Amino acid sequence: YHIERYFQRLASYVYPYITIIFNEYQVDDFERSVAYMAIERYLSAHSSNGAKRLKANVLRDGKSVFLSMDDYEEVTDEFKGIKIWWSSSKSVPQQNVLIASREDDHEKRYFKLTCHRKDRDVITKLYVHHVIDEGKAIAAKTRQRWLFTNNKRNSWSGIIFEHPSTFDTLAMDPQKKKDILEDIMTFRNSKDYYTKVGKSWKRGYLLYGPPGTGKSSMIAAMANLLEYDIYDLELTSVQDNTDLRKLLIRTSITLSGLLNFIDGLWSACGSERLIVFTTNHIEKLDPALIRRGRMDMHIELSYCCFETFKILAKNYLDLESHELFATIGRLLEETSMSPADVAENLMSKSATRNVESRLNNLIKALENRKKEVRLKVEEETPNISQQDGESVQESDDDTSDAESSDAGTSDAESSHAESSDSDG
Ligand SMILES: Nc1ncnc2c1ncn2[C@@H]1O[C@H](COP(=O)(O)OP(=O)(O)OP(=O)(O)O)[C@@H](O)[C@H]1O
Repeated sequence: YHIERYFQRLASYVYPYITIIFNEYQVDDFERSVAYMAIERYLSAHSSNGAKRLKANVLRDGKSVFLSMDDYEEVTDEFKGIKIWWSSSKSVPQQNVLIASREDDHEKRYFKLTCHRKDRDVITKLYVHHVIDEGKAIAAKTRQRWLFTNNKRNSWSGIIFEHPSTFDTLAMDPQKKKDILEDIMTFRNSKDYYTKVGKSWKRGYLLYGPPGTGKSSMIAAMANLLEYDIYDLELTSVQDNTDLRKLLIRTSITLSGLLNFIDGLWSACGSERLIVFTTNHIEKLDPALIRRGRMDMHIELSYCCFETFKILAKNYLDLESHELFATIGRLLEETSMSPADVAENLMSKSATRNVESRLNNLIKALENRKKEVRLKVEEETPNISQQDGESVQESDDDTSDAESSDAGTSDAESSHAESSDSDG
């Protein structure tokens, strides 16, 4: 025993290093090891540039590539002042083995970490976790994301999700936006807290507001921020769900059927999920459906106000101020227009139109909208029309030089309303 200890001590004196092997495949596992893939990404981002021979890994979408070190390359890393050596190797199958086991019949790649024996604790307790967490985060950032929708056969079909909406491009009250962002970031960083209090790591938002106010854009912005996939479940098309089908045949979806369904949705989710419900008609929803616990935050997206307009002007015209802003601000207070329709009016239909003509386009659309609403009210209440005849005339004069440019807007609005005026 003493002699053995003596040789061990001598060996560690001569070679004071330890090595840790991370295999690409665990024994009996057909999936690549999560740790191996994370290390590959980590080294690719941090140290692989130092390698002489690199390997190109083309991602599933075929558009992006990341470089990792080739077999038998070696790179170094540093953590809290400690030096770490990484090498990539593979063990080649033995040709003379006649009956090979699964583990022996193909090349096995692995990463080898080498560090000084005295740093063992820091490396095993901190560094390895740091590498794997960071590698996973890098992979999540570059992975292709998906938008799934439920189809008639009650299964999911997916397309690649690429939506440009972000919280920067989202036009809404800045304070409200800040509150939502804070809530999402708190949720994102609260995994340990949710585990500690024994709650599942999920959060529910209810987005409500008229068509074209940015509900879908906000969901896309959330998914982009959190790097999530989206599962878009149209409740009106879940007839294939056995429970719901029964309810649907008898009546429309009953409240209790919907509640069961939503609760089922919550409990079916494993971890880290945001569930977002959208509706154009919050007033038609039963309070039980939207009580806290099912939906943690209620977010109203409303017609375009001046603050919202300023964000759209920045997005679409790259404009922070203009003398016509004051007129637009006043008109937005006097009439309602969705951000979708404001955006539509700001977008140039011909590339030659300058900023001023686009702003004027919007002003005319807003004036026409105001006039339409006024005429509608007057039609419904003839007395007001008689009393107010003079001022109506005035208003007509005001807009008499308006081009017919609002026609497109009205069409856009009515088609938008027709196509999307349904509860999500
Ligand atoms: N708040 C907003 N900020 C930025 N863009 C917006 C906003 N609202 C609408 N838009 C623009 O209008 C388009 C339509 O809006 P969006 O689909 O997000 O509205 P919605 O509220 O989901 O409508 P619906 O109730 O009809 O589903 C978006 O693609 C975007 O270009």
